Amino acid sequence: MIEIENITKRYDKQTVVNDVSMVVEPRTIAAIVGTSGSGKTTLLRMINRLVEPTSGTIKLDGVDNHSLPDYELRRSIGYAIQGHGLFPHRTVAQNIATVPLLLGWDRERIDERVDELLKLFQLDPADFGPRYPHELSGGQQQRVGVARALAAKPNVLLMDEPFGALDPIIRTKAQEDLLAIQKHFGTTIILVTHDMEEAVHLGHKIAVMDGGKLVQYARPAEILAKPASSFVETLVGSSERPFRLLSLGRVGDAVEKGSAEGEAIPADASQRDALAELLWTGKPALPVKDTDGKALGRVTVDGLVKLAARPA
Ligand SMILES: Nc1ncnc2c1ncn2[C@@H]1O[C@H](COP(=O)(O)OP(=O)(O)OP(=O)(O)O)[C@@H](O)[C@H]1O
Repeated sequence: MIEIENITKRYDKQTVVNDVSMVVEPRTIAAIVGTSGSGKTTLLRMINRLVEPTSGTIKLDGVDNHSLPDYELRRSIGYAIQGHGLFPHRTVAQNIATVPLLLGWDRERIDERVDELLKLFQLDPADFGPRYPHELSGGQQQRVGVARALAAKPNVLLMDEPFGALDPIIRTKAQEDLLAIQKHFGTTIILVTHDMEEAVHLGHKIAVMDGGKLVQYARPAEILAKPASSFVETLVGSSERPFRLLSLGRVGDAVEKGSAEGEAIPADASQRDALAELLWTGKPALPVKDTDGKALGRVTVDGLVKLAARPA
């Protein structure tokens, strides 16, 4: 759990983070969004003390982050940034092993961990472990950056625009990887992003920053349905709202009784994807199947349109 209490950062007369309080529950992802210069990175960096606050406290699992030396704190918190920051003269395996080595893990445990993480990120350890960062694609470097941040099994992972430089297809893949890994390890994650789509997709909660202030902190559905101010409404993008709402729901929750012709949609697909498929095929309904291929019923355009409307 991360508890941020009345945290403020001032540079001379400029207040860049202004009395922010928020709690990130264990094993959840909080996405921080906001305009450029709104204080997102500064807030994130006060958690691992790359930036010292002017006032306020931050507790990690109940412990004040000033109760131990900053280098020790940083070894216990994963940190992944845009551009991944890999050491160019160290191999992929050596990069991932950085923090476990500092923590004094034995060789065997480190090798096991490196292999485990590379496999988890779908990089063959024998092939990729000995390579240098410049021998990888941007997307692969990105995955190694996140693997390195996770190497010492941190309870907390801070991510600053980690997928910013990736093309849309690789970005989607990296997001799915992150969700899978977050479930697997139960890591608590704070993710800074410019991309509202990404925030809605990944965040259990979304924190909206404006001019150093936290203007709303709520679940994605609530941010979409009840933006706290016109600023949040603009950020959410009013023309995108119904589609973003649908992207939060699964087809399994929109199943209706009855049958339909055509290729079945999996129950775990998003409602947004189902609507896209319905519109594209020009059909009013399509069958829905579960992961075992069992027929569950159908999903209809009319049903989805109702779900995309502003919640009461
Ligand atoms: N070391 C510093 N000294 C003085 N001002 C700083 C310093 N670091 C950040 N700032 C200022 O603090 C404000 C917030 O910066 P920050 O990087 O936290 O914003 P951000 O929301 O992450 O922006 P972006 O989305 O553009 O990365 C900016 O106006 C920035 O110029």
